[in-house]
Amino acid sequence: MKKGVKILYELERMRKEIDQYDKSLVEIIEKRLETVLDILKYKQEKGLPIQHPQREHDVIEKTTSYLRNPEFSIEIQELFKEIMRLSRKRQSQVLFPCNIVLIGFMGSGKSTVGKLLAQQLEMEYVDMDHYIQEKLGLTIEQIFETYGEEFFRQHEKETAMELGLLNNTIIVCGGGIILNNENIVNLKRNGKTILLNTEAEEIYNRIKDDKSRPLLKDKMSVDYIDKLLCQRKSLYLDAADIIVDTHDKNIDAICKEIVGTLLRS
Ligand SMILES: Nc1ncnc2c1ncn2[C@@H]1O[C@H](COP(=O)(O)OP(=O)(O)OP(=O)(O)O)[C@@H](O)[C@H]1O
Ligand SMILES: O=C(O)C1=C[C@@H](O)[C@@H](O)[C@H](O)C1
Ligand SMILES: [Mg+2]
Repeated sequence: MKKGVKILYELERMRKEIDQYDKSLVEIIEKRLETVLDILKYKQEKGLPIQHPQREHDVIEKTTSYLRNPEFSIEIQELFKEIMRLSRKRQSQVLFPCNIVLIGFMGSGKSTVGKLLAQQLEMEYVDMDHYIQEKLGLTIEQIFETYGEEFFRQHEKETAMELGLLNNTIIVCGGGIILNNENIVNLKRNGKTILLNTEAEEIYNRIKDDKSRPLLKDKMSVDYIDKLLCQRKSLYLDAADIIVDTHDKNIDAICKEIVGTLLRS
């Protein structure tokens, strides 16, 4: 046999070997995903917590210890992190097929909570203010300054209509989303609204040094925040499917409360 033909033959043989391993991997991963969904169903029936960060840590340790050649530890760790990320994503698609819509006053923590929730649940994430900023190529401050509040509210309304059509997404709203009930109707079509409830003093302490909110520009004080909050309070409460009090709670505790309440609802 010529040398070139022999090399091709060897390569073909090794590729066939890889194809066999891939086939076995797919069979095993399919079984693993099916079992993940069985566990999810079981946990739901028994009311057990869905997330178990320690378990993920244990799986990485255990799977790495099965290696005969420790040289591949990094690859196994990364592979299992990805497998577990995809399992979490699949679980959240089953648990939260609709959207989780965060509402609340400026500084109530919608963006911060939304990002962590999206990461924990492996859900898509859209921040309405950022979406509008990107679409118009301007900051919220520039939009208010150049075109006025009405123009911003019109874009907010169109965005609520558009994002309301999504699935399995964390939607973080602007603080004024409740000013037009049509926005809430559109967002609730395929979503549960979660109100992050916060008092004026706490809001002030969180955002007093941030100059990016046009409605609070040159008016940053506990009294002014309280006044605006009182004007909007009933709109927030009416729009909320679930209310989470954020007082003295850290972001992780707020995320846990949201997930727990949604699962029981
Ligand atoms: N539960 C909390 N405890 C302590 N700090 C918090 C909490 N939630 C948010 N913060 C802090 O408050 C600030 C404002 O939070 P964030 O930007 O998430 O609010 P927001 O609701 O998205 O506001 P906006 O409507 O203006 O976009 C951030 O610095 C954030 O780290
Ligand atoms: O509460 C509001 O009316 C606003 C809140 C922000 O998220 C931005 O949407 C904008 O600054 C207006
Ligand atoms: Mg925000």
